[in-house]
Formats: sequence, structure tokens, C-alpha cells
Amino acid sequence: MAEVPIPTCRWGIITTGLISSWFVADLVAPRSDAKARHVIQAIGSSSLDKSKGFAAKYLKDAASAHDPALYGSYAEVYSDPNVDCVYIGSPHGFHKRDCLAAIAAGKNILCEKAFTINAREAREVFDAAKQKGVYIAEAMWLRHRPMVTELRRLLYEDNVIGEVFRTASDFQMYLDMAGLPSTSRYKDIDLGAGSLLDIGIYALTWAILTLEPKAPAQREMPKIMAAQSFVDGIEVTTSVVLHYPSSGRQGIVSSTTERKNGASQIVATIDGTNGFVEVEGSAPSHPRSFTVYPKWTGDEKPQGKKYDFDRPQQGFIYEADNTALDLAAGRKESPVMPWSETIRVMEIMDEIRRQGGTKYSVDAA
Ligand SMILES: NC(=O)C1=CN([C@@H]2O[C@H](COP(=O)(O)OP(=O)(O)OC[C@H]3O[C@@H](n4cnc5c(N)ncnc54)[C@H](OP(=O)(O)O)[C@@H]3O)[C@@H](O)[C@H]2O)C=CC1
Ligand SMILES: O=C1OC[C@@H](O)[C@H](O)[C@H]1O
Repeated sequence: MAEVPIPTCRWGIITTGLISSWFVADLVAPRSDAKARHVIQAIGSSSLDKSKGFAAKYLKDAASAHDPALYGSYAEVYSDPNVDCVYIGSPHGFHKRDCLAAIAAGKNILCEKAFTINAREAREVFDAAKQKGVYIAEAMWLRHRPMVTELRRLLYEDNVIGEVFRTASDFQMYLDMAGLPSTSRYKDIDLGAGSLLDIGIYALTWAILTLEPKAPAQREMPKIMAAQSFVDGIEVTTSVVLHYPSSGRQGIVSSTTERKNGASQIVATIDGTNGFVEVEGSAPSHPRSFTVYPKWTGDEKPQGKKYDFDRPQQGFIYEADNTALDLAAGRKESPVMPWSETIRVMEIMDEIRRQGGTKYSVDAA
């Protein structure tokens, strides 16, 4: 039988920081059941030396050996005709700037979360993408995991825990704020510092994914009650209650950079009238498996059924494959994370910040 060709995506990577290293490492790792082929076509950084160092470190053993073009600027990546899609891994405070520059050059884009600082910036970027006719999507990689699709099927088609009434998710990541330089993206307010946009967004995503069965195609704006705490002007803890008027479902969503997730490996809990689900992993961004339990009525925790999933590297390959498939199909939006859903998430976070008190300078614009 003739082999069905898989699409190839030639990526231009913007920045050489942590997330770019994770993304690239996953893309070049060998695998057998590839839905798409990924080529690291170009790397753009604030300095050529950093691009060279990044390529030497993360691409030297790559099975898909391909020498990327190495640039000492982002603009050279945007104007490289061999780049199909730009991956933006700059701090969130620069996402609008970097997206608009790539769009102006006619490039397709996968941009890290949080997509922008606020919903207004996100709308501006999507308007520009629409006018230019390019693809753009927020890299909310959690939504692309096969585990999430299976969990939602079990919750809302098989109704394995009865009526879902509540989800709780907490993202804890200890940061030694005093020890960080003032230029760190975790500390510089103009880069988008604060736990909500950085890690709370994952806890929020777990609530949306498990409380709204048909999102993003059909969704409901929850009522929001939120509080935030600050150290030296930077938000370090956010707690939110979401309440969905039509179903009564509640989300309890929180994030903190003041405390490390200790022994707990539970990153989200979903409660239903006949049972509950615990999602296991090292953080809400890194789920590993989930276990479906019957209703807990006695003293002992009941026996659950565990659903384990393949863990190809960190799991960035799912969003990368879907981006390549979107581009090959000529789509301008990701069906997994469409523009309207990114805007909705930003609007929820805007409201949390309005109640909690986090203000970024661009909010005033
Ligand atoms: N999906 C996920 O799991 C993760 C997503 N992220 C997201 O990725 C983005 C970047 O995070 P992360 O990689 O951890 O950040 P890093 O600080 O590790 O890297 C950011 C990179 O952006 C570039 N940059 C440009 N200007 C600045 C500046 N003024 N200060 C700092 N960096 C600058 C630098 O690259 P250069 O010098 O090469 O231009 C730098 O290496 C954030 O939006 C974050 O939310 C982060 C971690 C995980
Ligand atoms: O997205 C993220 O997940 C993992 C964290 O290390 C990081 O700060 C955050 O941006």
C-alpha cells in the first residue's frame, strides 16, 4: 500500500530560553508514529552567539540532522523564506510585539502562553493576523494532549463519575524572588511577571476543560471571584472560584510561586455525583495519568481505575503536530485553541486581575 505522505513544518524558533529548549528537544526526538515531520529551520536570538550555543546544545544529537540558519536577531527569522512557522518563546510582555512583527512579514505563528498580557492585546494580534491571512495559535500545549480528549470523553460521554460538579487545580512553583535578578521575567512587571499568567493559566485550563464539555466550540463565561497577593509589587498567589450559572459547576483554581508542590502528585481533581477523578503529574502543565474512582463513602479510599498515557518526551509534540496539520490543511486557526478561546481565557484572567489588583502598564493603553 502506498504510504500517505505526512506534512513537513519548517520552524523558525524565536529566543533561546527555557521553553524554546524544551520545544526544540521534543521536536527533534526520534519517534515511530509521526503525524508530521518537524525541521528546525532557523533560530533567532538577541545574539548570534546564543543562537549558536543553543543549536550546539539542543540540536547536535538530533536524529533529524538539519543545520538551521542561525541569526542574531528575530527579524532575520521573520524574513527567512524557508521558515513555514515561527515559534515565539519570548516572555509574555513581548508576545504582542513579536507576533505583530512576524505577522507583518507574513509568517505563520505558534506563540507561547500567556498569549499576551490582556485580552485587548490578543484581539489586536488576531486582527493583524486576519488582515494578513496568516495562521496563529496560542501554544497551550495541555489542550493538545490525547489524555485530555480521553478524560473529557469519559466524563461527558461515559459519565463515569455521574454529574460533574466541581474541579480543583492548584499550580505551585517555588521561586526565590529575592534571589532572582530584577531583569528576570518572573520579577519584571513589564515582562508579565505574576503567577496567574505564568502558571495559574494551567489550573484555569483544567477547570475549563473539565467543567465545559463542549468548549471551545460551545462555552459559557463563568462568574468569577478572585483574590491575589503580592510581594514587592509582584503577584505571587492567586485564588479563584469560577461558577457556571447554567450547570452550577464550580472551579477552584489557584497558583502560587511562594510554595513548592511537595509530596502531592495530584494536579487536578474532578468531582462528580458518583465518583471523582484525580489527575496525576508533576505539575498541572505536566499531567501523566489519571485515575477514576467510585464515590468515596467509607473510611478507605476506594479502588480506582488508572488511565496511563504515552509520554513522548515532555509532550510538546502534540501541539507541534497539530500546528503542522493545521498549516497543511490551510487553516488559519487551531480548532483546539481557536482565537476566540484565547481571547476568552485572557478575558477571564483580566477579570481575575481586576478583582485581585494586578496591573500591567499596557492595561492602561
Ligand atoms: N509551555 C510551557 O510549558 C512553558 C511556557 N513558557 C512560556 O514561554 C515564555 C518564555 O518563558 P521561558 O522560556 O521560561 O523564559 P526564559 O527567561 O528562559 O527565556 C526567555 C527568552 O526570551 C528572550 N528575551 C528577550 N528579551 C528578554 C528580556 N528582556 N528578558 C528576558 N528574556 C528576554 C531571551 O532569548 P534570546 O536572548 O535568545 O532572544 C530569553 O532567553 C513565557 O511566555 C512563558 O510563559 C515557559 C516555560 C514553560
Ligand atoms: O509554562 C510554564 O510551566 C512550567 C514553569 O516552569 C514555567 O514557569 C511556566 O512558564
